Amino acid sequence: MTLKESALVAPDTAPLPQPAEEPHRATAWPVARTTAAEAGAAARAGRLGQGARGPLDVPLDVPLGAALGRVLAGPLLALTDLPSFDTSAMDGWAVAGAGPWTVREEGAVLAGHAPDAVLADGEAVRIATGARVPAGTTAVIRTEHSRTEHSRTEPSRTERGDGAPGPLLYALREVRARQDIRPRGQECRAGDQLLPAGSAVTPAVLGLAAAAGYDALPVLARPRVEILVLGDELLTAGLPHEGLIRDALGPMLGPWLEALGAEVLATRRIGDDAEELYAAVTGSTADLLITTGGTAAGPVDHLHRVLDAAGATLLVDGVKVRPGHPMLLARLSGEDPRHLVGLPGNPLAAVSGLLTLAEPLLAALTGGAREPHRAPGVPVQDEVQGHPHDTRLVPVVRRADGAVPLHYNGPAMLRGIAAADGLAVVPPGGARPGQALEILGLPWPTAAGDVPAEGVCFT
Ligand SMILES: Nc1nc2c(c(=O)[nH]1)N[C@H]1C(S)=C(S)[C@@H](COP(=O)(O)OP(=O)(O)OC[C@H]3O[C@@H](n4cnc5c(N)ncnc54)[C@H](O)[C@@H]3O)O[C@H]1N2
Ligand code: MOO
Repeated sequence: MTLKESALVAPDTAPLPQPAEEPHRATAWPVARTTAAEAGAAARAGRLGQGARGPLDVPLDVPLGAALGRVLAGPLLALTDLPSFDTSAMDGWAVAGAGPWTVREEGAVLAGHAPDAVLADGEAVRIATGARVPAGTTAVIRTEHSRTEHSRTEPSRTERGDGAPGPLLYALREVRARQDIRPRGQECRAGDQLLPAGSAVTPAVLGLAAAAGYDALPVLARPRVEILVLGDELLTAGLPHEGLIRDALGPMLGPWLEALGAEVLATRRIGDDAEELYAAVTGSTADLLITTGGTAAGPVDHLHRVLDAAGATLLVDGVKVRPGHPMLLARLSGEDPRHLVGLPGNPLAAVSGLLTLAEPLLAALTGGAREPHRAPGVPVQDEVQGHPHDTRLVPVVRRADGAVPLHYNGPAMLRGIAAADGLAVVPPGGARPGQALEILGLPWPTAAGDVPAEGVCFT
């Protein structure tokens, strides 16, 4: 069915129906976040409650090289003892019993080799860090704590096969039993839990998993997201000209959503064409559709009418937050629980919508595996002007003595957020210097640098 054929649009009516006339019922900012989280939790429960395990609950085995940033579907259990054999912790000598020791003439025991030699009491053999210690070894002596000497005083102990006296090894320090030997299983035994389910796969986790014997890791499926970038005025390359501007959201949203744990199926550009938007919304199978632009009341802002025609239910229709107040959240019709977050077209307003609605929804869809990044109670260094009735989200940089609000925080500007490491949640009425504010973190590390200019910019 096309948009025009849908029951909500009269056939042969050229202009699309206008939005309802009733006053805008914007949701308070904290309530909007809770609603988004509840929608994600309900979608997850609905999926999992259908008897068959839903796709988000089925662990996937992903090769180590592709697992970075994913979330472990189950506990990481060691597949082997670590170390898996008694290992020399130092370059030096494996010795048996009390010294001085007769040096065995066969070559050094190297890492990666399995020594056949069994050390008899009073014998020593050269050994490398990481090598498996020969059976009979009672200690390892570091090279720098040892001395070898050709002695004729003890021919019976040092005589080699050719009758020539062999070297004797002396320790320069007291030798403790088992010193510098990493015993098998020191770090873990096979079957030990190394990390709990739900842990994020970091570079260190990849290293641990490899050491513990894994080639692939069982990870959670990611919520599948499709991004629809609306607007005839958008260029994908080159400089702005003749009223056309660069699409700033297409390049930004995919990586941002991936950093929040989503699998981005596609970023599609759609003109200001309600039919095309309707087909994209009703034809998508993504768990979450993100649209940009078209949320307000302009002549080509079709999103509300398209959602209405598609039988969607608006859960949030406008939020008392600046920037970004026209953002919306809808539950799409159909058997599978799917949602749409409508981000406003102004770029910082879109970021506001992403953190207000998409982040909590995605966090809940993954069963809390990725909680939104938040820091409560960070003092703000300067006064921050507030909106009289709405919450403000203001880009800040964190410094040892508090959060510094950044200039270039207007709804159409990305200059502030690109230099920021969080967004301060400024209550209606504003904040005094030193007042503790919640900071919404960004899902990447930030570089320290000069604090860009501060200031206020509402429009
Ligand atoms: N009469 C009213 N007009 C507007 C209202 C309102 O309440 N009443 N709200 C304003 C606010 S606040 C916002 S935010 C925007 C929201 O607009 P839309 O979501 O409908 O978005 P567009 O009109 O399509 O675009 C707005 C603005 O953003 C630019 N844009 C859009 N997409 C991109 C992109 N991918 N990359 C860069 N820039 C983009 C677009 O060119 C416009 O300049 O509405 C206000 N108006
Ligand atoms: O919400 Mo809009 O972002 O203020 O311009």
